[in-house]
Amino acid sequence: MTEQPTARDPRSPSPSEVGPVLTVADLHVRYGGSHVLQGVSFDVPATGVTALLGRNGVGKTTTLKAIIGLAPRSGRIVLRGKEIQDEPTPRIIRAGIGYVPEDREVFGGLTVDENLRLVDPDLGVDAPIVGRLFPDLVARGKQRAGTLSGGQQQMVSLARVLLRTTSVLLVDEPTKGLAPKLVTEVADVLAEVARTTPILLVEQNLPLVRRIADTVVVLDAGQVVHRGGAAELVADADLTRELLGVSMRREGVA
Ligand SMILES: Nc1ncnc2c1ncn2[C@@H]1O[C@H](COP(=O)(O)OP(=O)(O)OP(=O)(O)O)[C@@H](O)[C@H]1O
Repeated sequence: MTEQPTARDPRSPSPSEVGPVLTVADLHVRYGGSHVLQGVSFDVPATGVTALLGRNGVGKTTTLKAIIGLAPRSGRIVLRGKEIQDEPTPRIIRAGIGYVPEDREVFGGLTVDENLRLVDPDLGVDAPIVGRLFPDLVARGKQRAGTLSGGQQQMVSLARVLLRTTSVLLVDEPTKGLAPKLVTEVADVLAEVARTTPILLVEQNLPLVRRIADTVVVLDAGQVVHRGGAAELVADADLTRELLGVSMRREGVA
């Protein structure tokens, strides 16, 4: 007898009943005399995209770096119920946090395939997830990564992280400096990735946030000043101006 698709098993928890994949509690970062994060606390839900927003220089990148141990910090960081704040960065990454930094950090002298084989020596561009999400990279497997466009390098950086099994992805301004068409492509990939892996996304492009983010966390003056739904925030021009100093940007995603 073939199994019919059924409604959700009533014994299994709904997404809203599942705890957060990541909890940041009372996070402080000091650079010399500058107290950049002053007790930042928020949860990243186990599904979808959480956008981390705030004005320039408010500490968004620092928050991501602090989570993976690349900024000097105190506070509690809990990944799937396990405290990780005392672990060194390689262990935090092995524990399941993927990090895509703002500057992409591809190896320009290596081919696309070689960049991916640094993580998956057996498959590189032949890995199924690369074929599914990044068909253009498969076609460009032999091209040196340094000759790719910014958007294509972003794809290499994302693909490299996705070759590892991750519980949550931290992605820092993936569309910065990209042409609108490439912004749309990167947004499509992130939306697809978020179907299976929760993402904490630093992003300044509000149309993109509205399109792919479910929840938002807004930083100001070293603290979280707003948490809520992404659509609600972006729809509220007064609130976005008050919190971010801007309302909806012109350069958008289709
Ligand atoms: N390594 C460092 N040493 C000293 N100060 C730093 C260092 N890294 C960041 N800062 C400072 O910490 C503050 C927060 O920087 P951060 O890059 O986290 O902000 P951001 O919100 O990501 O900014 P943007 O939106 O402009 O990218 C800034 O004032 C920055 O100058």
